[in-house]
Amino acid sequence: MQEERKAKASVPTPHIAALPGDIAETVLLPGDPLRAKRIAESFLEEVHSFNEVRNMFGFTGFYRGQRVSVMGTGMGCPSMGIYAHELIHFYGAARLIRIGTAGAMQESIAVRDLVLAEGASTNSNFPALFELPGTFAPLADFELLYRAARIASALNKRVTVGAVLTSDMFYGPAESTAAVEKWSRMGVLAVEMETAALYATAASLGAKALSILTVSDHLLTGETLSAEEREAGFTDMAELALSLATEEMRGGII
Ligand SMILES: O=P(O)(O)O[C@H]1O[C@H](CO)[C@@H](O)[C@H]1O
Ligand SMILES: O=c1cc[nH]c(=O)[nH]1
Repeated sequence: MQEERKAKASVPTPHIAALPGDIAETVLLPGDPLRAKRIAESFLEEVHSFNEVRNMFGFTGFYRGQRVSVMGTGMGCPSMGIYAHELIHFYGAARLIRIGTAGAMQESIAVRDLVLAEGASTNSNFPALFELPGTFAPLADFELLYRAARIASALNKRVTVGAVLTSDMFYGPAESTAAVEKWSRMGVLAVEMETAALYATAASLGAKALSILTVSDHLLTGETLSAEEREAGFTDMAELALSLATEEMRGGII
């Protein structure tokens, strides 16, 4: 019954007020809706707002002549799961690019660096809820990942590609020194809270996804970014994501 109700739902959805055609095929997804607003104001032309439900702001505009949307997702897997599902299933989003912050877990990574999440280990039960007969490995779309790495290096940004941890806990045992050391020893680069849900949802609905993360703090050294430094990091990340979005849509070859 619940399944049927959801299958019959149409736009606007319970969480997004946009009408059909309001949202571009490529959507940038910061966790913070105010970051979505700042990116729309700073980088996009001919911007229109398509969502204010729950203050989860969403905007569509043009970047270098290509139509792009940007919308907040909130924090954590359930919130990401709702927005990613509705954007893909009801609004036809084909490429979802998360732009978020993360805490570094390797000495080789510094605050302000960019991390491209090739895959996301997780302590969340979210991927298990797809009821697969095994353990799903949440992975980035290879083409988005490869292109993002090439663009980052062409833009001279410090970037590392690899595994991240998607954690359901920001405070508590899952983020303790002991837990961080264990993930670090397995080569995990950084921790955040949404990528596994994004990759699993995109895979389940046939869309492409990538997480681009700015390191906002370092879990081994205790270093954190000031508000101004965070802002600069977001600018780097937004430029990379927008360049990736427009190159993808022009259909360049790998
Ligand atoms: O900066 P965002 O995209 O919100 O990402 C990170 O920051 C939040 C925690 O402060 C979590 O959402 C985590 O994933
Ligand atoms: O989820 C997050 C984001 C930034 N830093 C952390 O430690 N965790």
